[in-house]
Amino acid sequence: MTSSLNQLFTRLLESESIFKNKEVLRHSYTPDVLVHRDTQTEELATILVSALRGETPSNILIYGKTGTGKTAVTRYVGKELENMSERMNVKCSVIYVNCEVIDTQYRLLANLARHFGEDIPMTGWPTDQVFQKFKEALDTQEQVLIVILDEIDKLVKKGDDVLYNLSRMNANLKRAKVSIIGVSNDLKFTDFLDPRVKSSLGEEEIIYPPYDADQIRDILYQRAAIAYNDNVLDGSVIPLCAALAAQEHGDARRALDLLRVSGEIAERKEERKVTESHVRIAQDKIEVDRIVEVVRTLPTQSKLVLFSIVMLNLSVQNQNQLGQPSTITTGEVYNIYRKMCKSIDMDILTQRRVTDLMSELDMLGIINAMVVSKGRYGRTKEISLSVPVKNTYDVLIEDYKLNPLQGYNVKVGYF
Ligand SMILES: Nc1ncnc2c1ncn2[C@@H]1O[C@H](COP(=O)(O)OP(=O)(O)OP(=O)(O)O)[C@@H](O)[C@H]1O
Repeated sequence: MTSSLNQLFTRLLESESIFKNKEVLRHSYTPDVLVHRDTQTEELATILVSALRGETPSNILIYGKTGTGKTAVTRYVGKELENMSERMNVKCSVIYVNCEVIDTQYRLLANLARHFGEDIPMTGWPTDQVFQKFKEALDTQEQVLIVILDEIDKLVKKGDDVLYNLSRMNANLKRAKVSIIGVSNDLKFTDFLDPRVKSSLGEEEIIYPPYDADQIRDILYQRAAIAYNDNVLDGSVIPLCAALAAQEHGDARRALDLLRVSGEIAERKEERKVTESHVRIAQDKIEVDRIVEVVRTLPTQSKLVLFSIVMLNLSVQNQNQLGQPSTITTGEVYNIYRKMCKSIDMDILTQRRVTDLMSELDMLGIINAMVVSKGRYGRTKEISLSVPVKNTYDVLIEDYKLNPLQGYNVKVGYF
């Protein structure tokens, strides 16, 4: 066994990789050249240049759909600003914080304070005290601090006190100056902010438009040249990845994922060239992975509603095969849902609430609910699954609360 495994490793290692440097296709990589983002780069640089004069740059909010280059541009400009400030001997630091990871006021302030050498415990201090420490440490010398809060909406969900304090901080600083760049793909997140925080944070606003297929193609060509060995990509691969990603609101991240996963699939099949068919397989795989992740993180009640739809779907498939065409309605979903709740001892929600949960599943793209008229019987919704039934079933049944429902018979309502 061991020797055959050794042979396999040796063979895999010896077969020439199609990748030159796969890491540059990962999300964490920031390219040195950002194509088709000159306007946004210059706009940001024009606002931040004040820092090099020792003045406070305006606070900025940057919006745009996912994968439109917000993070890449902001980090790139931040890095160049720091480099320039070093050359000019002006004290300026840029701190990047991903608020999906650092998602509480305490952790954010502790993170900032630590950057200036303060030793703050992971938890335990009053938040005010952490803020005070950060303020003191920052104000020991003349300097400009720019804090990039990426995915700032995640932080706001837990209250906006910290943003309020940060955005007013300059009034209490003697030597240092602070400015904030908030980055978000949620255009509406400021609706939940205190109006004072909202106006202070949004002194400047920059909107990132989605990329079109040609622009994504350029991004991919540039990245592929460093990621792949020469001549391993079939001519149609990049245009196809770009076209598919452009359909998804011009998401460059999705395009890069497609390019990487296509290569991984080709490599796994021990093929020397990446072709259109690998891209198609990659597209399905990424979609299934996305759905699996969304389904896995649903609340239990939503999972149960979805499970009812999955089971009805399987039953309908059988009926259709027997030549008895059938559809799924909200009423049927609720019936099965109730029976399932009883059999696993879960609270039964009202039909209204279950209908709301179905609307949420519809919004997530997991199901499709279409209103149909039933003549004098009024209107109902016909439900269909927008995701592969087998994968969805497998993820749902992994949940220990739903696991006892394995083998449930929809038709008769018991096992
Ligand atoms: N103009 C560009 N040139 C080269 N690479 C780019 C460009 N725009 C985006 N990318 C790449 O696409 C990926 C996604 O970009 P980025 O993370 O900046 O998007 P985003 O708008 O911040 O998305 P999200 O809102 O989901 O965080 C990154 O790998 C980034 O390097």
